[in-house]
Amino acid sequence: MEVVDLRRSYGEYEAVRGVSFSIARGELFALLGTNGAGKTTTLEVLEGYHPPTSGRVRVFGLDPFTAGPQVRRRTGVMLQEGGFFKELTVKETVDCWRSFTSRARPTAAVLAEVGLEARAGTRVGQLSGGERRRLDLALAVLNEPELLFLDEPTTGMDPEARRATWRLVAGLRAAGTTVVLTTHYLEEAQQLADRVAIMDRGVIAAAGTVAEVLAGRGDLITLPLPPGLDLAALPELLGAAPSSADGRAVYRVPRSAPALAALHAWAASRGVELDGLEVRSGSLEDVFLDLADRHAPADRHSPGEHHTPADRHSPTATGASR
Ligand SMILES: Nc1ncnc2c1ncn2[C@@H]1O[C@H](COP(=O)(O)OP(=O)(O)OP(=O)(O)O)[C@@H](O)[C@H]1O
Repeated sequence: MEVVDLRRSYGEYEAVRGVSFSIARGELFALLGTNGAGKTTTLEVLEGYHPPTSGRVRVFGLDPFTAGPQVRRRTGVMLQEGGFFKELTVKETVDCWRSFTSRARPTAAVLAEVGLEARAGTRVGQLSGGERRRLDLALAVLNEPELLFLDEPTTGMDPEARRATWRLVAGLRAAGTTVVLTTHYLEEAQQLADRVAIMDRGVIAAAGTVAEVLAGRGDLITLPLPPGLDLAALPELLGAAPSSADGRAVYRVPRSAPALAALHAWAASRGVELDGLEVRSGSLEDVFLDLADRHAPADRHSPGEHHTPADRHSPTATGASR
């Protein structure tokens, strides 16, 4: 898949403003971004639902808009919101889709794969949100696609179903399926993706492997201010002075081990207790928060807060791994 300087406008509003990337066969590529960044718009152009306003998009070497049927035959799509007939059962829904699909796999096998075999006789209208996402996934993988688009596939799933979906997606990828994923769960991208691109306001703000995107971000050490001490009394660690967030001192350091050794030596020499010390690696969450901060009033976020973009729009979201 190749995307060169893709632009897509809705009337006057340019939602995607010059995006370029390529995805190799068998790769799992995650498109991440803030709300309204242009991920779904980009995906819909790649899926052939809309032509680009300008720029070039090729999927299997074909233009997905003009060569829609040829591309779609080899593609599975899990949209953000699938349209189902609520009165049909789960099995009837899959059977119905099988009748439209060439090379469709058996219904029972697909339902087992997404963990819905026990719900085969349940009407779709009675499924939970997470179960409906699993049914969406079943339909997307029905034809053993070479290329699979997953738009926020695990939204609404409980942690166990989410992990089961990750195993399924990882298995498809291991079997050679190319996967394009959008997600608000940064842990999902960290777990699954070979490469990520982070979109912000219509452009790609950062891209590469997770390790490349995180390179140079260092580690975070936080601790409550020890009793009787203010921030100025704390030492620099590897040349980094602490900042303050919610009554905690926060250090961003290149490597945590020598910084911690220096901090413990300082504390021991002064008889200071370091209760509540926390250490974590840089994460995609930090990259997001930095992006959000670029557009936000200066005091809205401090490094000690740990809200993922998912937290901001979903009360059930889990944060990135620490
Ligand atoms: N059909 C449309 N008409 C007008 N504007 C639209 C349309 N679809 C999307 N937009 C706007 O384009 C921008 C990008 O939307 P898009 O859905 O691509 O973002 P997204 O990154 O998928 O967001 P989210 O994470 O919130 O789903 C948003 O500002 C949105 O309001």
